[in-house]
Amino acid sequence: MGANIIYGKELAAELREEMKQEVAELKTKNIVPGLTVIILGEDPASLSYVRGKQKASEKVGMESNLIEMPETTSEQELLDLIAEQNAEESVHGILVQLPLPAHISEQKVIEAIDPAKDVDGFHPINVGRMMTGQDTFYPCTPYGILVILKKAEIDIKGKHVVVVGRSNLVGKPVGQLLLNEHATVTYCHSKTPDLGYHTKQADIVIVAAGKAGLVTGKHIKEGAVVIDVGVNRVDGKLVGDVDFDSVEPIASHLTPVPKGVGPMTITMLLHNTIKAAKKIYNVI
Ligand SMILES: Nc1nc2c(c(=O)[nH]1)N[C@@H](CN(C=O)c1ccc(C(=O)N[C@@H](CCC(=O)O)C(=O)O)cc1)CN2
Repeated sequence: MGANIIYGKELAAELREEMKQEVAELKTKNIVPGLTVIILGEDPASLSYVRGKQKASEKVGMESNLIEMPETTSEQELLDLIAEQNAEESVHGILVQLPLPAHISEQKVIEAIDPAKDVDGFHPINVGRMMTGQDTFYPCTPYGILVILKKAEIDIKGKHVVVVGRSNLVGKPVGQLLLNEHATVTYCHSKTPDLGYHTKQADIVIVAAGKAGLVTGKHIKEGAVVIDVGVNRVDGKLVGDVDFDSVEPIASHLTPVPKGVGPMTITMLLHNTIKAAKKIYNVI
């Protein structure tokens, strides 16, 4: 029969409509959620993501401030800019687009952001809160995956989730969020021998490895849910880490690339920014 294709893009549009209403209500209380996005350099994909973030935040009625800096910006200049934004009252969320140029320590930059404004959920305080099951800012892509699974009414509790990939941005936090939902979580990565041995046992497979077509039909159990987080350009075409054509007849649910998980990343950033503003004004 073939998999149910889950379009995160449609869910993202629905959620953004709801956020528009929420921002309008906050405005009646003189609260305007404000987001600062900082980017260094001119990588075309990163520029397109940050412009997408700015456009999406303005569309829901938030204040948005995009700061574009040269690739040669020093670490200290960036840390000073973050300190200014930490102190700026109208700014409730701060995000530094990753990856950063090699001469800058990403960890130092992440730790410079006020945890109360860390709408990416990357600060160790927020990561620690997530790990201990507390309410906090969750990283946007993993959070988007959790929302996709919940909206599609996919059971998580007691299910075996195999995460392929162990990045701080996606792999590690998505496993943690699903563990918090009582899943049994296995992590696989580039040094895992026999990837298929593990993925074949999974009820839910989340692939965030950055390798086009890594997971194929032969890696998947009949009826499994497959979430593709890959964003790879092959011959100018955007493709995921999952070989769609061979997985689609086997999986029960499958997210496509594009229009699957990707659009939820920016949507959850908007959610986190609204949450940050509400927390600062104590309206949560
Ligand atoms: N500070 C951060 N940096 C990065 C993050 C992040 O969450 N915070 N994530 C990624 C990139 N990213 C957002 O920044 C992102 C990636 C993909 C999409 C998306 O909507 N993808 C579309 C396709 C877009 C295209 O055509 O290229 C899709 O999958 O349909 C949004 C945001 C790294 N850096």
